[in-house]
Amino acid sequence: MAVLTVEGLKVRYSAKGPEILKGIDFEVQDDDFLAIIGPSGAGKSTLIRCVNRLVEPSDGKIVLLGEDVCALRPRALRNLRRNVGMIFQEFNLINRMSVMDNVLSGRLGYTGNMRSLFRAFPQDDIQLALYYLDRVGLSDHIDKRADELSGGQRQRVGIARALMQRPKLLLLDEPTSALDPKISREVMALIRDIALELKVPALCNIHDVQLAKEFCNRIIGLQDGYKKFDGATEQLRDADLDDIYAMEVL
Ligand SMILES: Nc1ncnc2c1ncn2[C@@H]1O[C@H](COP(=O)(O)OP(=O)(O)OP(=O)(O)O)[C@@H](O)[C@H]1O
Repeated sequence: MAVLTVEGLKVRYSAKGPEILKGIDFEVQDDDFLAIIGPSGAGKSTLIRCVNRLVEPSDGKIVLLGEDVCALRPRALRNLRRNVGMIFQEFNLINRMSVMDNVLSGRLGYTGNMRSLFRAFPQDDIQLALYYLDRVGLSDHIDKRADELSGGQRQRVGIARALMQRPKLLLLDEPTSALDPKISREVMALIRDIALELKVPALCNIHDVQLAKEFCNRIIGLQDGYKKFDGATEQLRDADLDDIYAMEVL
């Protein structure tokens, strides 16, 4: 079943600026771990950010969990965003706060005065945070400040925080590009395994083709705002990659 359907998606960041996405169609099924690959500037991050309207589309239709995303009014959009867990390249943690508090902040969605609320989390949320901290391998670090952790550990906090939303879709925006190759692999394996356990589909912007092929079941290739490939990972041939990356200037 499709969790997300995107049709004819176009984006311009300003009225007179260039068209960044030029009519993209695709679906995310409920068991997909779908990679978006393509050269720098192809529009991968823009595409991910349109799904929950962090970037406003200029044309096209996005249906997420049965809702027409572009038609939603602010309150309904906030509610929908709570169903979408995001994991970012730079982790987006609050450095001065503890690991536990960073994870609990996942319950707050996108608004709210975190400091004043920290002591008011229901016991269920605290139990859930402890569970996910254990699941991502950080049980021994819950009281540390976020900035005392390594990059890989920080991304594990980011994963646990996203899971606290009990998401129905995960959006991953270059989740490993700040990490070394070995840790990148561990983090991708962790995200894939948890997504499978929780039966949450994921849409992942990733420039490392090798990682995409290793961990994702489907791949979309973008080039200069156009979709060049959309298929099962095992269907991706070297010729497709040559096509997707044909315009990359090294
Ligand atoms: N906020 C913005 N305002 C104006 N232009 C933007 C903005 N964000 C991105 N762009 C432009 O949109 C194009 C696509 O950027 P985007 O970050 O989506 O590509 P990408 O494929 O994710 O690239 P990379 O792999 O380098 O992160 C680029 O030309 C970029 O300069």
